[in-house]
Amino acid sequence: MTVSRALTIAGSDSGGGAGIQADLKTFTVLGVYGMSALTAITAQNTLGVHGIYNLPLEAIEQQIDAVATDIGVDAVKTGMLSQAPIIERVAERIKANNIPNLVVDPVMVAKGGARLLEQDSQQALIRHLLPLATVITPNLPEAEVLTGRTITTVEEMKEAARHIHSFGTRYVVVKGGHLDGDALDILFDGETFAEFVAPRHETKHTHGTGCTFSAAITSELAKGASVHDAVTTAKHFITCAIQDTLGLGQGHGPTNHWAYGKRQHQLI
Ligand SMILES: Nc1ncnc2c1ncn2[C@@H]1O[C@H](COP(=O)(O)OP(=O)(O)OP(=O)(O)O)[C@@H](O)[C@H]1O
Ligand SMILES: Cc1ncc(CO)c(N)n1
Repeated sequence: MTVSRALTIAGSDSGGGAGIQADLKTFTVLGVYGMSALTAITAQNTLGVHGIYNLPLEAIEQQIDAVATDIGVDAVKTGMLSQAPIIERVAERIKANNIPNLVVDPVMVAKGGARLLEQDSQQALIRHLLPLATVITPNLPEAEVLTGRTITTVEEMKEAARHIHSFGTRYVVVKGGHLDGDALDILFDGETFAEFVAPRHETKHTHGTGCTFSAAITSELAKGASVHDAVTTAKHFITCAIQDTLGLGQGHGPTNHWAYGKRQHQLI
């Protein structure tokens, strides 16, 4: 049996809804073998981030090298990379190990407002990681930071996608989860736009939606899907995960990573 292998380079969310935990759950449900390189440990729950402990650069590097040189990686995603030196080291190890299919989720701020990327590190992301990326998946506030422009309409999402594409990534997905109305995401390949729409579900349980969405794209790329098909599946996956809420915690609860698998079984 050959299995597809995906690696997440991201922070740990003790609450299990975002970060490494969300990524590994998503990989598993989508039938991909999941591996992890931790960049930071966060003490976190549905109410907020209570502590952030970055790991030493050597520890991050060793984890990436260990899995890449033995097990192999078909696709990789990055999540929380909180400081410029971490971004630089991660980019260097992805390049040195020739890891294909890089999905960059440019995590900057947690749902409760805590900063997960230090303010002066955005340039490092643009300079070192984006030229290696197959896809970047900013939400609206992240796209605003990357472009320096306010985004309030679908037309402005498209302009932002064009701008971010010029940093060297092959595809850009601008997520419209933070706009009103339907949950509309834009995919730009440098020439044409595609739109992915789902009905907005009224819920406060959206912790880790971005991590889960980008992990689903990574899973599908690991299996050999095109970027367009990977985003189609990821949109379906996150829509199911948001709709079929678990209702956990007192704040922004996690999404339901089983929901997509459950729905597939019901269709069989
Ligand atoms: N209430 C909702 N109903 C349906 N889809 C949603 C809703 N909120 C977000 N989405 C979808 O979820 C995906 C993730 O988008 P979102 O903008 O929430 O990411 P994010 O802000 O990076 O998440 P996080 O920072 O919590 O990880 C997108 O496909 C978006 O359209
Ligand atoms: C560890 C971690 N990564 C990413 C996010 C963004 O949702 C979060 N809240 N925590």
